[in-house]
Amino acid sequence: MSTYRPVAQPSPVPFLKGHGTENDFVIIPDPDNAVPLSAAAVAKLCDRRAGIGGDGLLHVVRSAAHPEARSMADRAEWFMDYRNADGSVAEMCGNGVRVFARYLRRAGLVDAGDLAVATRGGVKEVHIAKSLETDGGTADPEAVTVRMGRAVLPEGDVSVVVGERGWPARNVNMGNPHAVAFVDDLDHAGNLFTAPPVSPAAAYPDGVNVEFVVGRGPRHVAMRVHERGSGETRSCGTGACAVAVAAARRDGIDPAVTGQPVTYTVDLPGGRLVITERPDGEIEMTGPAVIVAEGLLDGEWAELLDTL
Ligand SMILES: N[C@@H](CCC[C@H](N)C(=O)O)C(=O)O
Repeated sequence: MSTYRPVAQPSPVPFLKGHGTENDFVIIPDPDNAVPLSAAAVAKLCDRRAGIGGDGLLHVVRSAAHPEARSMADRAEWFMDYRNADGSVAEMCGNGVRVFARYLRRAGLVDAGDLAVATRGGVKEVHIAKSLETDGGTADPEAVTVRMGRAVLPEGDVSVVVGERGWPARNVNMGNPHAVAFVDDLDHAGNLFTAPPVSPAAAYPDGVNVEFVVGRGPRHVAMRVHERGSGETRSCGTGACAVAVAAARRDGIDPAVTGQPVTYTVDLPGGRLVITERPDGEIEMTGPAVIVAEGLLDGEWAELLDTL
């Protein structure tokens, strides 16, 4: 008589999908850092046809459970282990950290109001708007604000090329690297299917996010972005901050000199972000952060993550 032995099935892995100004993310809640997420697994999950689809992935881990975040655990309980769509790791994601905070709130893991999130770019202070009633009747209930830290503007000329055209660009580091080029028309950036070459390459040893900007009015700009590791996206929070700082300097405004904060409105294909730079250099970004779906990766996928 044959003995039936059930084959152990891998447990389904929970996921969510969210976006901030249409910069969209797969979210994998994994407090104990137990889900194997190789670069290949992340790329498969972010694939828009064969996977869930996203510009990147937010791996939600307790800081104490992640070797890269343990040193921040006393200041921030949760670590945003951010990955680009191609599986590469990035220091920081401005829209991602706002969506990350929205997830924590929705899951009941934090209260609305202020919280700290650990990232590879350091601990970021985030403010989740409370309801319209409790936030003085003025807050957008979808809005999340993040203190992004200070921009670093490395010396040296850089330039960006698309087809026959080239532009001087501003090198701005927001924890991750950016090249900001002011153009006459956002269509001049072309289709952005591939990364626009930036030179000198030595200015960006780890690759670069490239922003194209046009003026829309006083302290108001519009931009497109090609993201390192993700391609053209409909929004980039760190990119919008880099653009706001580059635009302010181009307009002759430096809050460290004037002693006054300056606010820029940045329009992106996926929505609007509002960026304030303070006299101490601290940059604050506000915009919507939304969770749109949640589900389970089925058993085969869960098994696949182990093998990739
Ligand atoms: N979309 C993000 C930036 C994500 C990281 C970037 N692609 C990089 O590699 O630096 C944002 O909202 O900031």
